[in-house]
Amino acid sequence: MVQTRKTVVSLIGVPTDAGASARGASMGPEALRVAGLRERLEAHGLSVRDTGNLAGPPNPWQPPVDGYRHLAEVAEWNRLTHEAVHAELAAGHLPIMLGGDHCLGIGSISAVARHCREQGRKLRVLWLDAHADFNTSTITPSGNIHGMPVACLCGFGPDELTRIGGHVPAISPKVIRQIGIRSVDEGEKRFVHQQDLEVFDMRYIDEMGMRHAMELALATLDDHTHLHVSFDVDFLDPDIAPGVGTTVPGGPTYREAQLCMEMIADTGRLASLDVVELNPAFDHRNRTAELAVDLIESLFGKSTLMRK
Ligand SMILES: NC(=[NH2+])NCCC[C@H](N)C(=O)O
Ligand SMILES: [Mn+2]
Ligand SMILES: [Mn+2]
Repeated sequence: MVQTRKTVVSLIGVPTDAGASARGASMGPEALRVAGLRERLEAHGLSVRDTGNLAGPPNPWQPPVDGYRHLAEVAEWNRLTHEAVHAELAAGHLPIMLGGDHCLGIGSISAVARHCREQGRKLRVLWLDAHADFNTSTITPSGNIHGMPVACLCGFGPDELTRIGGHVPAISPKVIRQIGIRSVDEGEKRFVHQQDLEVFDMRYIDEMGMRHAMELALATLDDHTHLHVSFDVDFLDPDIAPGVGTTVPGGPTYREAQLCMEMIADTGRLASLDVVELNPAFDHRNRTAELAVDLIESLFGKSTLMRK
């Protein structure tokens, strides 16, 4: 993020739930708007454009076929996401994707990676999630494509999803740092190890602390690094964030999550963001959306620090 001129943030609604089996993440973009995302970012001096919602296909609500649920629909959502994100980055804006289920990370991060190749910039992706999202059609227990975006980005998946940015793989596993992980399927775990993903799981955070995990996850960024954050709201402990389709107990507390966001803000490198898996059908009085907005404010530099 270049701080010399006013940062223009572009909100892109991606109301898909085709990648999940629990429906309702398609209502996420509106819940984030109702929680005041635009106004809160403007209060921090950012210039915000809401580009509205992408118009993807409806959720056909079908069982998986050959290991994938709704492959055609997920591919179409991701083609639209890729083009929208790439256009915003090319215009010098900082895109925030309002999800929508986590399948949209394929379109958004492939666009970020393409932009980095074009601009000669380094890329670091922080994947904040309870899940590794590293399944493939042969190892997935569900066929849900929101459990596969990291694998697709690394080149493991169907052509419809791996080729979206025109470069396979879109990214190397080496640019990814996963944080908060606590639910990984059996075959998926073997694949994570085989591909050598760098994972700071909850056991690591329990033992070493969020501060240490984030210091390592943010190490070796430089002035040319584009930092992308893919924030799956189920990263958070379900006690504070019940409004998601796939809750896993034992996630970061409010303060741990704030520290994570504040340390990202301190780098000054945040250049694009996905906010995904918020599911208003499971929420109480929009509190998870409000918490997500609160944490996004911290990502953009809101600080409760007394220290100057
Ligand atoms: N983005 C998410 N919430 N992913 C959940 C994935 C759950 C499980 N690992 C699956 O593949 O079905
Ligand atoms: Mn998740
Ligand atoms: Mn996820």
